[in-house]
Amino acid sequence: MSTVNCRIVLDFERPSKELLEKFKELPVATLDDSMNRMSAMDSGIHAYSKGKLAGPAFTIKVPYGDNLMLHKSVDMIKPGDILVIQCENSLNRAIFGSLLVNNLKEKGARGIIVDGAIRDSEEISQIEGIPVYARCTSPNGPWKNGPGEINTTIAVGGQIVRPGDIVCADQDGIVVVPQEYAEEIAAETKEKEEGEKVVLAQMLAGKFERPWVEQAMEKLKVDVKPR
Ligand SMILES: O=C([O-])CC(=O)C(=O)O
Ligand SMILES: [Mg+2]
Repeated sequence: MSTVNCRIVLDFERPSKELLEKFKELPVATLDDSMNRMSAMDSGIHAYSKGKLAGPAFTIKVPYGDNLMLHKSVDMIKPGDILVIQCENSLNRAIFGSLLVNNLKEKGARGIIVDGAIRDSEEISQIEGIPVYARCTSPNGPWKNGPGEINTTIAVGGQIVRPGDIVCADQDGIVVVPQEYAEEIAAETKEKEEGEKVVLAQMLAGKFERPWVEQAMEKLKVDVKPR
């Protein structure tokens, strides 16, 4: 049998602290603008606890309702990592609960994103400093049989995630920033944010204009009637 879906990569290159720092305050919506508005994970994956996320992806792939590889990851992660888990959209069996969240927090994990269910959600929502994003809850607990993968390329919520890609999440949702474009995307997003501040100031001063709207009307040949 091949080792496909049954393999572990022990370590990977993480973005520098300086680079990660640039993402801490950037809104996820503007980051997505800098990636041509196509890098958001499926909106069905939503926050179960408060807090913004920006950190390197530690990737895990598990079968439906199984968390053996997640347990294996506990002693492999580095402080600041965000665990991103592909689990075959396990909606009727939780992949983890509050015990694992506490354990991962103690090891330095900065957040967890899973394409399926969690349990102990009320407790999880009270654990500070480790935001959890999931699709839903289920009281059914996970099996621990494997197989799975650690630190390989995965697909979560319609996005490709590779170990070390920068995952950013806030109240709007989650985006994945490919590590090799991260500097460029952070700079572009900061510039867009400055631009939005100028637009807002113009709006509040009643000086904002939208010439492009009339241009679009003309192009569409919109039938405009006086009454
Ligand atoms: O018991 C389990 O396997 C999962 C769970 O609820 C926890 O991590 O708290
Ligand atoms: Mg539990």
